[in-house]
Formats: sequence, structure tokens, C-alpha cells
Amino acid sequence: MGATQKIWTAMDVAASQAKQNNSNSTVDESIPHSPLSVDSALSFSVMAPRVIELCKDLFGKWAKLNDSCFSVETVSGGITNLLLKVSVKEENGDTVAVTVRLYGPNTEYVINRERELQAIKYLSAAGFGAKLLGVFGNGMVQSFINARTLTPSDMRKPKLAAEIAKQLRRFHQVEIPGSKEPQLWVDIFKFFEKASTLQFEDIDKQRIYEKISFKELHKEVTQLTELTGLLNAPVVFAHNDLLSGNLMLNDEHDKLYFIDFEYGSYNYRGFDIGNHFNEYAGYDCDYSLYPSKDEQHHFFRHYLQPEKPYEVSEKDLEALYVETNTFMLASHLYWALWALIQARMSPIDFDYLGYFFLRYNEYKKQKEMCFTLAQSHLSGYGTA
Ligand SMILES: Nc1ncnc2c1ncn2[C@@H]1O[C@H](COP(=O)(O)OP(=O)(O)OP(=O)(O)O)[C@@H](O)[C@H]1O
Repeated sequence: MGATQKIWTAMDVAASQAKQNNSNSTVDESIPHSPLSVDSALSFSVMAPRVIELCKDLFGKWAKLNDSCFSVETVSGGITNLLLKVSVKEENGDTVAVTVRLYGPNTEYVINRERELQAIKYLSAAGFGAKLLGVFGNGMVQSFINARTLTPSDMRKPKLAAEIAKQLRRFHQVEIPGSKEPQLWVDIFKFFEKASTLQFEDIDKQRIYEKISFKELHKEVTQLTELTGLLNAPVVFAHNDLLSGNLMLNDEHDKLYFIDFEYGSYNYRGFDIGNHFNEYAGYDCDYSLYPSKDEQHHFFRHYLQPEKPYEVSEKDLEALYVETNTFMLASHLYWALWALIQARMSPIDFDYLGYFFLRYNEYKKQKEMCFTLAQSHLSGYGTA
């Protein structure tokens, strides 16, 4: 969904097993670590010298530089992650820029950082995102990406949509060690457990919350689990949060970057694509902006056969259309339940309860059409 605070169910990544299975020799295991932490709640003027000290501790070549060779600025952030840019004038006169990400307090219990770091190593070795340069007590240092963040309307531009599709295909081909079990329903049922037993101190929020029928919601989740189970859908390593804020473009070099792998996991390919299409709605959640069938086909052609997009068969296009638009419903349920938990847990001032209703109502609006589409496809009739 892309709001700042992220809720993550602590799924077992089997890190030790992952290390044993580690067969990708291109992964750099020599990433520097520092035990230092920098409190993200400090004022900027107190924090900046500590960030410089941290950089010196992590990277030996900077240890002897005078502090005046460093400049620190804020890229983005609030109470959760704080992203800083550190520019360093090196001895040879070159200036190098890195990002320093400080995890906010309490994020470690909602985000599985070990799993995120594991994925970053492999994804960055495959050329995705910023390069991981160092890890410290409460954050990480990555390369600074010289690019602009996309807007929702950028994502549907045919040239960019084709590039996103092509890169998503490559992303889905990356192999990350560890369990390959799709996490979608594991997450959704864990979210459901938590979301259905909340208590709000705020009376108004409690009243709104009590209007939700968890019996009905549970039925919806179960029905959709059963339906998607019939699709025999491919499982891939998915980004799971491919919204415009997580896509960056260097216009000069025509280079597109996927960033922010906090939600990455093995998951259904259709979920990743359907979730991305839901993000065409933008920050105002205007679902009338969901891509048309033609726009989806354009994306699928470049996803399925980037080298020969116009040779993709109608049959393959239709199958991926059905898969994506069935899992698109799951994306609504996933973020709806996530928002309920956020409404209770997040310190961020955002109308998460309102967001629950936006996503759940859109699910209900689309349900019949998507179920009919999937059922007729499964029964062999397909659609016109
Ligand atoms: N390595 C980088 N280089 C340059 N800019 C970056 C880099 N990583 C992130 N950004 C910028 O910072 C913004 C926030 O980054 P990111 O999504 O990773 O942080 P976040 O704290 O997880 O935010 P959110 O929760 O809103 O997704 C991005 O939209 C992008 O504009």
C-alpha cells in the first residue's frame, strides 16, 4: 500500500536454512557491519554528526576524512523509516553519495528485517534496487539512486508500462534461498486473526470498527482462497508493493529502478501484477483508473515475451488476464486487513479505518465480475 508504517507478520524465513542453501556465488557476503545505532528521534543537528561517525565506522576509506567532507540531508521520512542522503568528498576529489536508512522505533516487530536483508542481497546482486553497502544496529546504507520517483499516471504510459512489465518478469526470475511457499494466504489469515480482535481506546474508532462483520470478511477470504486455489497460479519471488513510490526512473539514461523490498516474498505472480494494477488508482484511491483490458494486455505482452511482445497468443493473454484479475481481489483484502491493524498500531496520523473501507468496498464492487470471469475460464468457456 505504501504508507510509511508497515505491518509484517513475522513469518519464519528459515534464515539458517537459507544460508545453507545459498548457492548464488554473485552475492556479496562481505558487506560491512557496524554495531552502532543512530536514534531517528534525535534532532537533525545532533543526528548528522552521529551519521557521519557511523559512515566512518562502516567504511574504512572514509575513517580519516575530516567531518567537513561529509554533508547530510533528509530524503524522506517520518516516524518510521528515516532516509538520509550522505554526500562524501573523497580524498581524490570525487563526491560519492549514499543513503542511510534508519529504522524507526518498533518497526522490527512488524517487519522481518532479516528476511528483507536476505532478499536485498540477492535482488541487488541481480541488479535490482539500490546496492546494499553496509548494515548497522538500526538500519542500512545503500547506494544513492539518481532518479525521480514515478507518479501513478507515469505507470500507465505505454513505454513505461512495457519497461515495468519487462523488469517485473526479470524480478520474478530471481531465486532467493529459503522457503518457496507462497505467503499470500498465510499473511492474510494472520492479518485476519489480529484484525478481528482489536480494541480501540478512541471511542469513535471503536464504533466504526464494530460495524465490520468479521464473519462476512472471513467468508470472503475463504471463498477467494478456494477460487484462486483452482487457478494453478505460478509462484515467484514477488515485490508485493509495486506502487509508483517504489519505482524510480533516471530519464537521462532511461533506467528504471524497483526499490523498497520490505514486503518481498515468494507469492503468486498474479498477486504482484494485480496489486500493481490496483496502484494505478494512486494515492486518492480512484479505482476508475484501474487499467483497461487493452492496457493490461499491453503489460502482459511485455511481461510474457519482452523480446516478441506481439507474438503472445490470445490464449496466454486471456489466461494471465483471469489470473491477475482474480488475485487483484486478494490485494484488496490484504491491504484492507493490513489497514485495520495499522489503525490500531501505527503512530502515524492517517485514516487507516477509512482506508480499510475503501479497499473492502472496492473488493465487493469487483467481486462478482472477477468471480464470474474466473469461473467461466475454469469451466472452459472463457470470455470474449
Ligand atoms: N536508494 C535511494 N536513492 C535515492 N532515493 C531513494 C532511495 N531509496 C528511496 N528513495 C526515495 O525515498 C522514497 C521513500 O523510499 P522507501 O519507499 O524505500 O522508504 P519507506 O520508508 O519504506 O517509505 P514508504 O513506507 O512510504 O514506502 C522513495 O519514494 C524515493 O523517492
